[in-house]
Parts: sequence; structure tokens; C-alpha cells
Amino acid sequence: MTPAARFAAAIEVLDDVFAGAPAERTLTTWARKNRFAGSKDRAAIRNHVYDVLRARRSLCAAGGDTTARAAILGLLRRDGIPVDTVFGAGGYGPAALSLDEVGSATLPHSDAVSADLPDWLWPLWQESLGQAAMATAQLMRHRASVYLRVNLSRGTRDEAVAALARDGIVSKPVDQVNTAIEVIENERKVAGSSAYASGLVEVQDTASQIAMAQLRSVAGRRVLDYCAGGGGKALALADQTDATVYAHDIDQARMADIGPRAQRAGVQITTLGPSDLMRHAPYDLVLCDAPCSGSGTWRRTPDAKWRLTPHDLDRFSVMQAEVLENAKPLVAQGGTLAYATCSVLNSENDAVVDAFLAKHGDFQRQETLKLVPRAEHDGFFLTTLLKIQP
Ligand SMILES: C[S@@+](CC[C@H](N)C(=O)[O-])C[C@H]1O[C@@H](n2cnc3c(N)ncnc32)[C@H](O)[C@@H]1O
Repeated sequence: MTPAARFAAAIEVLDDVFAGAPAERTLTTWARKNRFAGSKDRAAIRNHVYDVLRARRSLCAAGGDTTARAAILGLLRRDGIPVDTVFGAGGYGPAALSLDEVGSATLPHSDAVSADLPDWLWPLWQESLGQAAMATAQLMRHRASVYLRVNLSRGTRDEAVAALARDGIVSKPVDQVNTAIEVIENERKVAGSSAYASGLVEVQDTASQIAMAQLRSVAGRRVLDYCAGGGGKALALADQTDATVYAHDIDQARMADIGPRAQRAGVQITTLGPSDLMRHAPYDLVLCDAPCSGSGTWRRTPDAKWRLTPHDLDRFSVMQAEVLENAKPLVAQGGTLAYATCSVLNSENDAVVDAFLAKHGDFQRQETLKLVPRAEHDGFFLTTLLKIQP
């Protein structure tokens, strides 16, 4: 495909996404219907779509309209790509700009537009991030690197970097935590690499790795990952502690990959259904990596930023409180209840923890880790609560 045709395809996909369709599924459907597109084409189209979604409001403003076509026009203008090499350039690219489009002026900017956030969310974002609100919002317009976690039971970080290099993947260690590697080139080769197949590396953001490193000292002998999903956190804890690690999720189907992932990593994780939880209790550490808006990871899932509603945030707060209530009886005396989200919003973080502590005098707040999104990591929140005598 020509570069212009890739932009035309991105406009086609974005038309559906702007109408409410999920980005990833729309890209997959487009690829199925357009078999002539090769892997490089698909990757380029995906990048255009995600670049727009990260900065949808400001790009539409720069393109003078709220359509997908205007957003791509805004993207070209922002990135200094000559507009006539794409619009009206032939080669199955988008049609030439109309006179109105050529003369379109940048729409007026509010702070929420500059922050590329929905209007209703901007005050909550400011309240949560204070002085860092605008800079953090604007950072979320940029692509985030892929980060890997080295399974230290399988090898060292230097060995992992060397193994990845043998498969043509350029990577480098990350300073903040001794398990993290940033992929610099050829991230799409990771899943097929021998370092991945042999369990030497797993895909995991640096923020999660920093948080799990912090939990090592309170793991004790028995750990329960109460909201395990695909098991990313449980795998990290199993690799880095001597504890027996259990995993649970209300949606048991989500845990389907934990067995194969644990086997690859050479660690043991026992998955538990709801009726098994009490049988193995109490646990020295119960981690609640709660369902949340994911606002700290919106560089990777930018369409979620535009889909989120105030009602969703209320629903998350209810679920988060429920998770802590249900997990509470499983914690051993002197043990730790850890609450985590990948959100930066207070309503999902401190507010949930404060409400829990106001109800339960037998828990005492210990450490809190608040990671604001940066080039090297996503946003993350972790608080540890010690179970004490009431
Ligand atoms: C943020 S995800 C977990 C991600 C996972 N820990 C990881 O590292 O890959 C939240 C998970 O919580 C689960 N969940 C939601 N409500 C729950 C509840 N009441 N009890 C247990 N799990 C719940 C969801 O099914 C979802 O898999």
C-alpha cells in the first residue's frame, strides 16, 4: 500500500471508532476484509489510528472539524507532513481536500482540548494530579514503549538482553527496577522470540514491576492474587518470592493463560475458584489489582479515554469497594491487604482506600506508591494495609 492509502485506511477505521466501535476489533475486521494489506501496512495503519486516538480532540481542532478525515488532516499538520502527499495524492489515498478543508482554521482550544481529555474528566484529572495535570495529560498523546519483565529464575537481565538481540530485538535495561527491559527495536518480534518462548521474559509495564518489587517484603509464605486476570502480577510474585502463590478471578475464564504462562516461566501458581478461597485461607498477602478505568495506561488503549463515562467511574468505585470487602476476610492476622489500580484518578485510589479504612479499624495503612505516567512507565497506584488487632 502507498503511504497515502494507509492514511485512507486509517480514516475508514477511525470513522467506525469515532462512532463508538472498539479500536482493536475494528482494525482486525478491516484487516480481514482487506487481505492485500501486509503486516507492515497493518502496523502503519494501526499507528495512525492510535496516534489519532491519543490526541483526538486537539487533532480534530487542528483539522477544523470533528470527523476522522479532519483528525488525520490535523495529524499531518501537527507532524509537519505535507498535506498534498496524502490528500489528493492518488495511489488509493484520501480524496483531495475541499476548499473549506484547505482553509479550515484551528478550532478554539479549551484546557480540556489541550489536555486531550473529555470536558467532564478534566476537573477530576486536575484534582487528582494537581500541578502535574497538564503535562501528564499531554504525555499521554505519545506512544509508550513495550517493556518486558525478566524472569530471574530463568536468567539474568543481561542474558535476556543478549537472547533478544540474537532474535534481532534491540532492548536495554530500565534503571528504576532490576527486572525491567525496554524494547527499542522490533517489538513485534517479541512474541516469536526464543527469550519469550523459554520464559526468560514476559511482557509487563515497568510500573507493575516496580509495584510488585515493593510487595516482595510483605509476601510472607502464602500469597493470593485475588483479581488475577491473565496472571501478570501473580507471575511476577511467584518469580521473585519464595511464597506459595494462588490466583483467583471472578471471571475464571480470564485465568486460562495462567497455567501455560507459569509453565513457561518455571513457576507454580494454583488457580482457585470462589469455593476454594476459604479452604486455603488465610494468606499473608492478598493483592487486589482491582478493575479500573485504566487511566494510567491510556497511551496503550486510547479509545478507552473517549469511551469512559461518569457512570463508569461510579460503577468502578462500587466494584473496587466490593473487591476489598470480599478480600478482607482472607487476610491473615499481621498479614497485608494490597490495593492496586492502573488509574491516576483519586476516586479509584485514595478515596476507595479511605472509605475502606473508615469502616474497618482492624486495618492500618502502610506504604502508598503513586506512579504518575512517565516516558519509562504507565501510571499505577498501590497501597498496603496491615491487618492488626481491632
Ligand atoms: C485490572 S484486571 C487484573 C489484571 C491482572 N492482575 C494482571 O496483572 O494481568 C482486574 C480483574 O479483576 C477481576 N474482577 C472484577 N471484579 C472482581 C471481584 N469482585 N472479585 C475478583 N475479581 C474481580 C476482573 O475479572 C479482572 O480480570
